[in-house]
Formats: sequence, structure tokens, C-alpha cells
Amino acid sequence: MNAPILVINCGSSSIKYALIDSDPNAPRLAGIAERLGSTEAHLKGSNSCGESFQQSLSGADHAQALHAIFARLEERSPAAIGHRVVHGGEHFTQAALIDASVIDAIETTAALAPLHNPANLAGIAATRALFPYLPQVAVFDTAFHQTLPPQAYRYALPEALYTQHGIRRYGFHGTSHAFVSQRAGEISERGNGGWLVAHLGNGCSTSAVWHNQSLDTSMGLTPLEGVAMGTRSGDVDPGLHAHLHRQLGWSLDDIDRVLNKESGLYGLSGLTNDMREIEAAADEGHAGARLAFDVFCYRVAKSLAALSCALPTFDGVLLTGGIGENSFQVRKRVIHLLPHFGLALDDDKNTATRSGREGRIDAGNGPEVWVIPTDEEGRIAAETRQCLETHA
Ligand SMILES: Nc1ncnc2c1ncn2[C@@H]1O[C@H](COP(=O)(O)OP(=O)(O)O)[C@@H](O)[C@H]1O
Ligand SMILES: CC(=O)OP(=O)(O)O
Ligand SMILES: [Mg+2]
Repeated sequence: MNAPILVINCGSSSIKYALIDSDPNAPRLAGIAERLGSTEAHLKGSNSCGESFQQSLSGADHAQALHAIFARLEERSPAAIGHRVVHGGEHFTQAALIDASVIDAIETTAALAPLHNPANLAGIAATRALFPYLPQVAVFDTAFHQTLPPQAYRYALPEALYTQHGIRRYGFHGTSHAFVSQRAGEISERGNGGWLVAHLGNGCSTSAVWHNQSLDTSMGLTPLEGVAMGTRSGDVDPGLHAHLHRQLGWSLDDIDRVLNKESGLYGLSGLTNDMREIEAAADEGHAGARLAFDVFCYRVAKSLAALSCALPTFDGVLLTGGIGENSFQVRKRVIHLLPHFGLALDDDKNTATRSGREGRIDAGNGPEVWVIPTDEEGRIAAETRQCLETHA
């Protein structure tokens, strides 16, 4: 199958897309429709000559945005559409060809990811209505982490909450953790050993991957658990919710909003969720930005140290996502906080590695440290192809 795959990552107010050839190194048509449903809705991306474009989609909904995206595919018909679906629960250990029963299963799981799955389902419904002749595949963030053992995925809660209500740790960003750790197996002499992975983007998570199997990860039932993120708190005392409700009279919606959208780098700094701006403000002496940087790095290092318990052998650390790929300052601080693991950076290599460059940045006499640009879209396209071949 040589025709390209259209990858769709549908959020509540945005749709990211990429048209990906069977040759993974061929240029991609890619972009994002943002602020859907508002007068500022627009589509921006790049064409096959690498030129960027921006077009207003004022007032457009998801279906109208998908039409505009299709019009930007330069008449190259995709063989199929691969959808990112954030939560697959325990039902999906790999990508699934979408039919009514798969949609039912994703709907059942939506209660566990109320911020993500409904948007993913809306994207699937819109593309199925618009392009009923195209096969569609769901690729789940949770699938790669289905190899976690019970000691890592169970919460210390009454059993019935797990058996009757599916309350357990699932983990997310699986396509990224899978891509990066598989790539490490190809480029490191240590092969598919034991890697601690930090995916640091807007959402951030860590994982322990051994021989291409995820053994533990920082996110849990929802993508709120774990390290601090752009606007998400990550771990807080589980008693916090009751305290905020009883003492401040906050509703569940208030608590959910604050922990998901007003915390993390943004909440600590009072400025921004963008690490570039945090670093610039911290350099100028802004106390909140300095604190946000310190908390962010400390929590990532602490999470990696904790996850090392899951690895039978330890070969090194892999950093990815917008922050992991670009911020030499975050990498320097995180690795500096892990001296007991024998980790040390080569400062020159660390400073020089950014803007999508892959490279090894450790000092060379201990466990390895790699920066590996993630490719969630490429991995979704590859899994979509694989799924179609299985069903052919
Ligand atoms: N040069 C840079 N230095 C520091 N942080 C950066 C740099 N470039 C991007 N980032 C950060 O990467 C984060 C976004 O990561 P990304 O992986 O693109 O997010 P998403 O999860 O939306 O895909 C933002 O916090 C942004 O500030
Ligand atoms: C699951 C999750 O956190 O996704 P994102 O990083 O895209 O917000
Ligand atoms: Mg990303």
C-alpha cells in the first residue's frame, strides 16, 4: 500500500493533521486547525514545497475544518485515516480498525477521559460522515502501557473500584514512549535495554521501558497524574480535593479546571505555560518563573528516579517532546539532579542539540543520555498501515 495515510489528532478546539507517505522520510503535508467554534478559528500548516500558509476559518466547526484540511492535501488521496485516541482503557492493546463495536468501546472509556475522548470521537464521527469510503483506524495513547504489571497499574484502593469500575493506572503518550524507546534500540550500542523516558511537551510524562515493553509510567487513570506540566498540576495530595471543597467551597468542576488548566508552569509562574517564556523570565530574575522552572525539573528528575525501580537493568535516559528536544537548560538541571545514577552531560553536546536534532549528550563514561525527537504522527501512520495489512 503506497498511498499516504492521513493522521488526525482531534482535540476539543483543534485538529492537528499530517499526510504521511509510506517512505517515512518523504516531505509531509501537515498543520493545525485551531480555536474551532470561535471567530478566530484558522488553519495553518505547510505545503509540499515546505511553504507555510494560514487561512481564516472564522466560526468553523470540526466538520468544516476537516473539509478545509482535505482541500490542502494537494489532491493526494489518502489510503486511510489514522486517529489518535487518548484513552483505550484495558480494551485496546493495539491499534483497531474502526467499526461500530470499536466506537462503542471508545464511548464506554470516555468516562475515564472526559477531556480527551469525546473530542477524539467527534473527529472520528466527522471523518466517517465526510469520507465513508476510507478505512479509519484508532491508535491509542494507552495501548503501549498495557504491559505494566499489576504492582505498577493498581492503586492501593478497594478491589471493586478496579474490577467493577476500571479504576487503575493506564498511562498516556504511549505512541511517543514507544517511538522513542524503539529508536534508542536502533541507534544505541546498548540496543533495547532499560531506558527511562521523559516526554516533555505541553503534557508531560515519564516511563520505564525495558526490551520495548513499558513497565511503569507517570500518568495514571487520567493524563493529570505524575510530573508538573504546562497547565496541569501533576501529583497532588489526594486529600487536596476534599480540602478545597470543604474549606473553600469549590465544586468538582472548579477543582478539575484549576488542576488541569490553571496549574503547572502557568500556575506557579503566574505568567505562562510556555517553557521558552519561563526560561526568559527566569533569566531576567522573575521569582515565579524561577520557581516554576525549579519545580518542573525537580519533579521530572524525581519521577525518573522513582521509575528506575521498574527496570531490571538501566542503560540511560531518553528526552523528547518540545521541551526535551529543545531546552538544554531543562536537560542540564534534570540530569544534574540524578548524580547517583552515574549520569553526567557533555555540556557542549547538550547545548548544541535542539531544533529536531537527534543526538547523544552524555559525557561518555556512564549510562547514556539521548535526545530523540518524537514522531507521534509517523508512529500513528505506521500502526495504521500495520492494522490495515492485518485486516487485508
Ligand atoms: N527552544 C525551546 N526552549 C524551551 N522550550 C521549548 C523550546 N521550543 C519549544 N519549547 C517548549 O515545548 C513545549 C511544547 O511542546 P510540544 O511537544 O510541541 O507540545 P504538544 O504536547 O502540544 O505537542 C512548550 O512548553 C514550549 O515552550
Ligand atoms: C494525554 C496527553 O496529555 O496528551 P497531550 O500531551 O496531547 O495533552
Ligand atoms: Mg507534540
